[in-house]
Amino acid sequence: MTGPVLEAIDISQYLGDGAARFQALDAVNLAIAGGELTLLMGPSGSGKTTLLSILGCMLTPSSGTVRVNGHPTAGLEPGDLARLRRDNIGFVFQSYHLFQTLTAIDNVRIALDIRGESSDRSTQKATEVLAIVGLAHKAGSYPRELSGGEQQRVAIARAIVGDPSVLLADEPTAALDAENGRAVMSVLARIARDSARGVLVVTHDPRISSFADRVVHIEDGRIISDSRAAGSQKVA
Ligand SMILES: Nc1ncnc2c1ncn2[C@@H]1O[C@H](COP(=O)(O)OP(=O)(O)OP(=O)(O)O)[C@@H](O)[C@H]1O
Repeated sequence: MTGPVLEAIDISQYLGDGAARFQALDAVNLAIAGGELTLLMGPSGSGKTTLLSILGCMLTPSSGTVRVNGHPTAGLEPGDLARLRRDNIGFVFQSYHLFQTLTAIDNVRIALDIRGESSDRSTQKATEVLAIVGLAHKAGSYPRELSGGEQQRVAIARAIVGDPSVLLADEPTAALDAENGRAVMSVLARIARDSARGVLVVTHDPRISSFADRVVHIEDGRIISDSRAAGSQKVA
């Protein structure tokens, strides 16, 4: 059995200075396994985004260790940290951050073009991941021609086209209606199960907990529960 794809070990985080100094995370331990969709839930201000930023190597913790595919991040030069992040971690945000002037396939391809992949290879891989998110037939559509849920699925395709071992999603369904939210969660759950990737989704949305293999609750910067979903929803 392989180890976790992403680990937070004894992470504490202080934000702000002086009288505004605030402990956002308090000795948090979380290991994300490949092949699973984990939900991170908790009230506003509980530390979810702070933890996601630390796991995504975008924020350096005040103390503790992050391991990406077993590699500790502490002490890495910025360039090495950026490479580790780029090669291992995909990001999905609440707003899709698509280029409005590019088609769906070009929005996906761009993630490979900037890594220097050949044009043919980029097109082939982008076509494959658009099929995974169920949008092969929309490859030539511009974002304005797509629903919010379809745009989010293009953003997911872009996040996985570089074949990361873990996908981090911050409130990916917050801007979507129930049906589109379910379609996005179904795609994320399938990506976790079919590809042995770890998927971590930060959400407020209790409607989507049925898609999870595991639900972690955080409050006041501490993990207060961590449970396996008994009957997580089957994905198409
Ligand atoms: N720069 C900062 N200085 C001081 N406190 C901060 C700073 N940034 C965030 N915080 C505080 O840290 C806490 C955790 O914030 P975080 O954004 O991680 O919470 P969250 O659970 O993601 O909230 P939400 O669900 O509202 O997005 C909050 O109480 C927030 O006010």
